Amino acid sequence: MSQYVKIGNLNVDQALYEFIVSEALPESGVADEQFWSDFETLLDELTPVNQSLLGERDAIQNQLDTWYKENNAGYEFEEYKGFLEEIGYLEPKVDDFKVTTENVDHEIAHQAGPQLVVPVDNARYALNAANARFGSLYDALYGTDVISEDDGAEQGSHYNPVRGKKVVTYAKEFLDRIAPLAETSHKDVITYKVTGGELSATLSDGSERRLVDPGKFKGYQGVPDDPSAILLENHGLHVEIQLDPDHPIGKDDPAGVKDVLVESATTTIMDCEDSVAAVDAEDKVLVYRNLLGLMKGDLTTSFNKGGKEVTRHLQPDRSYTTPEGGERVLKGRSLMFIRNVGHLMTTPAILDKNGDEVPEGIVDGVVTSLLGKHDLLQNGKYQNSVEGSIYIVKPKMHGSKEVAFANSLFNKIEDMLGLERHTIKIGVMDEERRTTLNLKNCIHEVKERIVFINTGFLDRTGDEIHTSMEAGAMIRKQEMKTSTWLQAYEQSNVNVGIETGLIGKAQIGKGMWAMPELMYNMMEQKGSQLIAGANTAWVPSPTAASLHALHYHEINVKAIQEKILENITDNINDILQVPVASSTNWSEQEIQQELENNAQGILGYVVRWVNHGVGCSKVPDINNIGLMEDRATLRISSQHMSNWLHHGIVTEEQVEQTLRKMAKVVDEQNAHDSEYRPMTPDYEQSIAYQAARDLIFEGTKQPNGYTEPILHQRRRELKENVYI
Ligand SMILES: CC(=O)SCCNC(=O)CCNC(=O)[C@H](O)C(C)(C)COP(=O)(O)OP(=O)(O)OC[C@H]1O[C@@H](n2cnc3c(N)ncnc32)[C@H](O)[C@@H]1OP(=O)(O)O
Ligand SMILES: O=CC(=O)O
Ligand SMILES: [Mg+2]
Repeated sequence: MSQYVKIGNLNVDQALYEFIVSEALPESGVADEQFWSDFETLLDELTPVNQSLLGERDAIQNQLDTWYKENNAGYEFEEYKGFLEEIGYLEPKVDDFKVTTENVDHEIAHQAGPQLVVPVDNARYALNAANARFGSLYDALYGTDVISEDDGAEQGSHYNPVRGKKVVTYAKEFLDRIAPLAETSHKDVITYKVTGGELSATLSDGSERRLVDPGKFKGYQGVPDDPSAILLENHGLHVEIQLDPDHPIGKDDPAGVKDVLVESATTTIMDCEDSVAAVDAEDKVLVYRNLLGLMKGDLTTSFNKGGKEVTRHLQPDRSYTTPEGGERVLKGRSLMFIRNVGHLMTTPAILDKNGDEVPEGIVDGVVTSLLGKHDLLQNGKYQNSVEGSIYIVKPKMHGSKEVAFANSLFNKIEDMLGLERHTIKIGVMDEERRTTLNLKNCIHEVKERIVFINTGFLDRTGDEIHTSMEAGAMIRKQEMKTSTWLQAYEQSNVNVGIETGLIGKAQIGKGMWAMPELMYNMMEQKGSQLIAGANTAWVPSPTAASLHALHYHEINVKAIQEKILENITDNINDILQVPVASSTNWSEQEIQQELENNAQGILGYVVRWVNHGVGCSKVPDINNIGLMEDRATLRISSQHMSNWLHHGIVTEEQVEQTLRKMAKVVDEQNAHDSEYRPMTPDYEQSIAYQAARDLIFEGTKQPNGYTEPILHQRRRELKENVYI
């Protein structure tokens, strides 16, 4: 049971109270008493506004449901659009404007590169993510399917030189494309050295070659005649050729190359939202404590890996001698954003004067900004933002009023913490239909602090299904990716971002590669997000970041964005194409396959969420491909099943039978885990199974189709051990 400390009219959970008072407030320049009294005032002022915005969401959804029911015999598109305008779903567009955000770090404003996301409650992963600024290209290639296992190149359990050779060839051919040498290949070099401030490569016949563009050579480590590292730069991203002829890999390389390091996750999102399971003060404190450690640079964690005890901490900066003989220092860590939760949920970590839980998004805003202040004050070992900004990503906002609300929250937090106006920057997730349609207005509300927009297409797909639940049975999940609305939404996001002046000030980001094991496919497909105009896109792991980084070398994002600026179009009518299936005559087999795939994903994710408090998992789909599942992917699967149930494509009995069948499969998949609590055969007693069931059977009633109310309720139930 939680113990609360009464401060003013607030009741603050003891765990959170102690964390704030003993760890977060000291050295922050904010006095305890002032903090709590300002916090109470802020909650008094903003809680009712937050509640009324949620009320508007429900009212709008009710109006949509009614309209679809009344018009399901058929309607004219213009009628539909008129209705959306009438209810304020489509907002009157603001006049043209440009964003004016200042003090934005280079990584966001100018450096196109991968964006890594990580659940911040996991210190081991979070540190790994912060350190993923540079990654080994050799490791990323060797350990993934980018390099095929054909012709004796299997991964196996020991180093395979055949595979190693393929890796080296791939990496050197990459170097030939991004930093070519005149009339030769990096494969033919036997010595790299620095001569007269230039990179000089010697071939086996003794001849010497220079870079086609000598300006790409930016520095070295070691001595000019025998460097241990060569630093190159292309499209604003760095690559380091590491040289060591005594190293197990370097000794077999003609030039002694032991690895090629690539600048990988230029930015990382430390996630407090969809990839974490934080349902009470105890969980929130874990999240906040890790963040504080990242901001102060003193977070460490020890674990056993491959039989060895490893202690992980933040990486230092990297230092090089410049071609002119000076020093060049590169940041060794990714620039960190913090993703807060959205406006929906409340938390029992603080109770207000009426004894009610307070909005979790407000608590996240206040506490994570307080933690970020330690970075601004340079209280720690490293600096996250050299420009003096705190970067918060705000998810799941619906329309411009909700963005305006986030803006006033940030204003008040700045006042409360003694921060200059617009110190707290905002990344706006474009992942709800009302935000997509009114994105220009949304950006306008935060035009002085915006640093990114990002197409969170996973949440966005869930919202698409839920919003038009009453319109009819939706197309199959896989077909959503190529549907008209989704393509138009992706394009519109870029257009609006460019039109409102984000180039040079903010990121235009695209969504997650949710298949962490399919790296070959990622290399084939993820470049398209840059060709579409994004200057960053999400990856699920440091390995994926190192591989996706190659796309930024091969594609000139800046040139693409400038070209798009010349031809901005409005495609709102396409965004409004509801993905209702034109025909529902799917075969029995197709229907069952769709159900089983969704059910397996739901159960595989939910069982770990509810039973173990794990917010992001790799769950095999029915083809045994491990998929990244988080609350947003769960939203899609559960809403899709609810939609088909609602429209009679499947029966309740069929859903129940499928869930039971797939629960057995999921139990078997987890059988190796001694901590795992099976869902079968006692379905009624399994809280996790019941959570999965609720998500589908109660899906049409969930606010905007969100999964967190049921997940939180069921996880808390498990924690309280109401059932065995
Ligand atoms: C719709 C949205 O909101 S998307 C945003 C939310 N999603 C995310 O944040 C995805 C984050 N990714 C993850 O959590 C994980 O990659 C998962 C759950 C998908 C897969 O995790 P696992 O099955 O443990 O991965 P796997 O076993 O292949 O790799 C583990 C190793 O990779 C590292 N790793 C994996 N993902 C990450 C990550 N995102 N950041 C840092 N390190 C990571 C781990 O630290 C570990 O390395 P270590 O042993 O040296 O510590
Ligand atoms: O947050 C990302 C998404 O796709 O949803
Ligand atoms: Mg999302």
